[in-house]
Amino acid sequence: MARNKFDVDEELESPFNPQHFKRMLTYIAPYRNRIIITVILMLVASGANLIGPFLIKQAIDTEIPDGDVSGLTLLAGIYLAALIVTGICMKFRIRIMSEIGQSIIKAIRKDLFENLQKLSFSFYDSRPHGKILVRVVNYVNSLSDLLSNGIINLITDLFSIAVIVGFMLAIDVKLTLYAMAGFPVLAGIIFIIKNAQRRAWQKLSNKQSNLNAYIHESINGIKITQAFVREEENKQIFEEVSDSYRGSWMKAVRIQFLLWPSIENISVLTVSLVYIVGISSIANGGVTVGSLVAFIGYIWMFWAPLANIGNFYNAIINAMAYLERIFETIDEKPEVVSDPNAAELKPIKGKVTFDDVTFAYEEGSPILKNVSIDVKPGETVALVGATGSGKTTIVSLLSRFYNVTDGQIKIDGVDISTVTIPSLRKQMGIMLQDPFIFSGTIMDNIRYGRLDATDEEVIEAAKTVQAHDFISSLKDGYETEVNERGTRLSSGQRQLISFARALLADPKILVLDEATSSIDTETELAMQKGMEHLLEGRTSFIIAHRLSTIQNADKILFIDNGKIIEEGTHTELLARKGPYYKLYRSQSHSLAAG
Ligand SMILES: Nc1ncnc2c1ncn2[C@@H]1O[C@H](COP(=O)(O)OP(=O)(O)OP(=O)(O)O)[C@@H](O)[C@H]1O
Repeated sequence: MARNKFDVDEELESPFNPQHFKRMLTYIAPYRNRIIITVILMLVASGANLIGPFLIKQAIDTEIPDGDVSGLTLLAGIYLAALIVTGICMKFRIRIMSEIGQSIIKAIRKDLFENLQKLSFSFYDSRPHGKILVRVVNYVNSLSDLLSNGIINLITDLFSIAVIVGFMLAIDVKLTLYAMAGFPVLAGIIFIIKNAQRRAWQKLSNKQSNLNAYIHESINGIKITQAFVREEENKQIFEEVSDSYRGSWMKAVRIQFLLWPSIENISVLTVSLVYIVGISSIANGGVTVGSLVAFIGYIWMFWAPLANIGNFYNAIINAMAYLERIFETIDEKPEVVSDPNAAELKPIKGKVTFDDVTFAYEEGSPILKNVSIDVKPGETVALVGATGSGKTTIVSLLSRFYNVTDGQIKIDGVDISTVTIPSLRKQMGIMLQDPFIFSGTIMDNIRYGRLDATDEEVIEAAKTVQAHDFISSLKDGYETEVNERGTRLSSGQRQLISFARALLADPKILVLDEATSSIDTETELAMQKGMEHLLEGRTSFIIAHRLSTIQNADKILFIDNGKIIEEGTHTELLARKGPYYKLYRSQSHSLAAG
C-alpha cells in the first residue's frame, strides 16, 4: 500500500463503479415505505401547485370576460386550498426526510466505523489519520441531502414535468413543441461537461482530505509546534494546502455553475420564442390570451424542476467522489485476518517459538531477518538493542498486528496464523511503547484490559504496579476524568495506568514495551519488587533500554539491525564481553558519572 502524506492526493484504489449507486440504494431501502408516503405527499403537493396557471387561464378566458364574481371567488378559493395542501405536504415531507436522511447517515457511518475497527495497523501506518476522519465525518455528511431529499425531489420533479407537459399539450401542441426546443441543447451541455465535472469533484475531495489531514496533524503536534516556534511556517503550509483546496473548489464550482446559467438562458430563450409564436397565434386566433398566459406560467414551472434535476445530477457527480472513498473504506480488507478455517487458540501455557521469522513492513526491505527465539512457559525474555533495531516489531508480530513475511511464530506449538485473532490476543496483555489513554475515568481506562473486572480487581492491579498512591491522591481518585491521550497526566502516570491495564487482563503472555521508561527510579524499584510476583507463571517479553530493569530476565536477546546477535542471561552475557557487555558498561559509566 502506497504511503500517503497530507500534501499528497490519494489515489483511488478502485475506480468508480456504477454498482456503487445500487449499493447506495440498499441504505435507502429500509425506509422504502416512508419514502413512498413522502413521494405521494409530494405528488399531491406538486399537483396542487400546478393547478395555478390553469385556474388563471380559466379566470382570464371565462370568469373575467363574463363578469362572473362568484366563479372568480370559487377559483380563488380552489387556489387557496391548493396552496394550503402544498404547505401541509411540504411540512410532513421535511420532517420525514430529515429523519430518514439522518438514519441513512448513521447506517453508513456505522459500517465505516465497524470496518475501521477491524483494519490492521498497516492501514493506519500508511495514511494520515485526518484523511480517514474526513471520510467518516465530512464525506458522509455531504451525502445526506442527496440520499434523502435528492431522490424524493427527483421523483417529484419527474412527475411535475410529466404533468406540466400534459397541461401544456392540453393547451396547445405547437407551443409545446416550441417550448421543448431548448431541451436537446441542454442535454448536449450536460454531456460535454460531465467528465470534467466528475474529475473536478474528485480533485476537490482529495484537497479536502489533505486539508483535514494537515489540520489533524497540526492539532496533534501543537505542543511541538509551539515549543519550536514553528507557527509561522505552519501557517504558510496551511495557507498552501488551503489555497489548493480553494482553487479546486473554485474550479469545481465553475464547472458546476455552467449548468445553472445554461438552464436559465435556455429557459428565457424558450419563453421568448413561445411569446413570439404565441402572440402571432393570438393574432391568427389560434390561442386565447388566457391560454398563452397559462402556457407561459407552465413553461416557467417546467424549467424549475428541470433545473432541480440538473442540480440533482450535479449532486450525484459530487457524491460519486465521496461515495468512492466511503465504499473504498468500507470495503478495505484488513491485511491481518483470521484464516477461514482458523481454530480457537485453547488456553495456553505460554511456550513461544519464533521459527526463522523474516518480516518487512514494506516489500523488499526486511526489518527482521531469520529471527529464531525459543521461550519456555513462564520465562521472562528481555529484548535489548539500539533504537530501531526491531524489538517492537518482534512483539508486534507475536500479537499478529502484522503477518510475518516468512517463517512461523508458534504458541504452545500452534502456528498463530492458524488460530483466530481474538482467541490469540485475548490471552495476551500488551503494554505498548506509547501508552494510549482514552477519555473517561482512570477506572475505565484500567478496566479496558478486562471489561468485566470488578472495581476491587482494578484497584488491585493499580496497587501491583504502584499506581494506587498517585491515583488516590487525585481529587476524585479512580473516578478522575482524564482526556484523550491522557494529557492531564504525566508520561510516567500514563505508563502506570496502561501497565495496570495490561496486567488486569491476567494474560499468559505479557508484553511490556518500554513499560517503565518514564517512571522515576524510586517507583521503578518499588515496582521491581512486585514484578517477580507479577511475572510469575506468565511468559513475558520485556523491552527496555535501561538494562537495570531486565537483569533478572531468564533470557536476554540482543537485537541488532533485525537480527539476534547475542543471547543469554545477564551474567552469561557480561562474561561474554560482547555488545551487551559494552552497552551495560556504557550505562554503568554514565550512571556513575551522573
Ligand atoms: N509501521 C512501520 N512501517 C514501516 N517501518 C517501520 C514501522 N515501524 C517500524 N518501522 C521500522 O522498523 C525498524 C524497527 O523498528 P522497531 O520499532 O521495531 O524498533 P525498536 O527496536 O523497537 O526501536 P526503539 O528502541 O526505538 O523502540 C525501524 O527501522 C523502523 O523505521
